[in-house]
Amino acid sequence: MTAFSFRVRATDGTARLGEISTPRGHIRTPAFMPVGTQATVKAMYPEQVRALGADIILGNTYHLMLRPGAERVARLGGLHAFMDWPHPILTDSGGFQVMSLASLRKLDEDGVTFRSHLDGSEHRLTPERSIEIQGLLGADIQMQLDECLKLPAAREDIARAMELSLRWAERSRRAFEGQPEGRAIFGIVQGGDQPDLRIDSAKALAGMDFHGLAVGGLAVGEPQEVMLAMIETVEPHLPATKPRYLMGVGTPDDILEAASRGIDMFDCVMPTRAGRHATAFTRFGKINLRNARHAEDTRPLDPDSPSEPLRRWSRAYLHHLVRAEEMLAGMILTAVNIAYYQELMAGIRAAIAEGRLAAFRDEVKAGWAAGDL
Ligand SMILES: CO[C@@H]1O[C@H](CNc2nc3cc4c(=O)[nH]c(N)nc4cc3[nH]2)[C@@H](O)[C@H]1O
Repeated sequence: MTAFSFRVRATDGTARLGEISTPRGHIRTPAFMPVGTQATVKAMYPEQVRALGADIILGNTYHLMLRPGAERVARLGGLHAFMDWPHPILTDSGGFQVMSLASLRKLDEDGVTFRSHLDGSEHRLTPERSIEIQGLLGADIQMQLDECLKLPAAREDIARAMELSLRWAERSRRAFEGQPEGRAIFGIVQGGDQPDLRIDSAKALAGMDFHGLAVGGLAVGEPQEVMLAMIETVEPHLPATKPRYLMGVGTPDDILEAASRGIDMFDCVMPTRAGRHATAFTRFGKINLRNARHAEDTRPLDPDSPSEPLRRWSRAYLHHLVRAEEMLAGMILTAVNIAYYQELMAGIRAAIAEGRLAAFRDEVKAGWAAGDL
């Protein structure tokens, strides 16, 4: 059975070109992980997600424990069989979603009690239960349970949440013991926008036996420059031999900037959510297909794209589907956006391999700035 491993193939400044090996396949890094919260990357067939370049997708403990239930997914053969995605899956631990979706939350040293946003039923998550759920789902990469605060927040609250998350890191790591060979667990660096607390968290986690480390507590409302400053602060304290995962990030610009600063893995609802709201991400920047200017534009979104969804249909047709509120609008634009994000990741990986990431970044930003032709 293949163990979990990560190797850096090339570097360009602090940026890394790498590869994660898991029993279910390899992950080329820097990687973008489409979000498949409820056992589906919304509006896409799994084989389409794969064909457009994704090596790994996300699932979510919070959503799947509420519906259909972790034990039920296990009885049905686990998440991979359930959704027919045989490649790697990373699951988030649920803490972030409890804080952003659930109601009536009671957080204590042992865990968090909350009411389901679906039916108000009461549930409890502890580090041990979160890891048990992720194991029942069969996730290849599992996340510790943590407490993620929105920003801005008071320093003493940030410090308290960061220290609780470190104690939960230890408990999550212990609970992970005994899961099948080849699965991985990542710790999550917290500390808000406080450089010293970020460094304390990173150093403590680096000393625990995690397979990778995530930078959490970002993409929670802070300006991009604060996010980038926190990445620069923690990067020197993250083990160079382990993958770094920036949770919830982000826009194409966020990803370019964060990959340049040493991040290896990304996830964000942006491409899928925007696709359902008439927005296409392209080399020319964002295009709102609801805009009447597209009504008779026979050009495809990008005739030079390596991905079929950007070449195949006219803007006029996409505009019509959007205006007619046809399901196919969201399906095509979701595929367009996943394709564009994967094209961007492939470009970043190639640029790092050639030692020209700074030039690539300038070229891509110039394309967005030039805007739609
Ligand atoms: C920018 O898009 C909005 O913001 C969210 C993405 N931002 C984000 N930051 C995160 C931080 C954490 C964390 O610290 N810990 C754990 N366990 N999971 C996390 C998940 C995160 N997702 C999307 O939901 C979307 O609403």
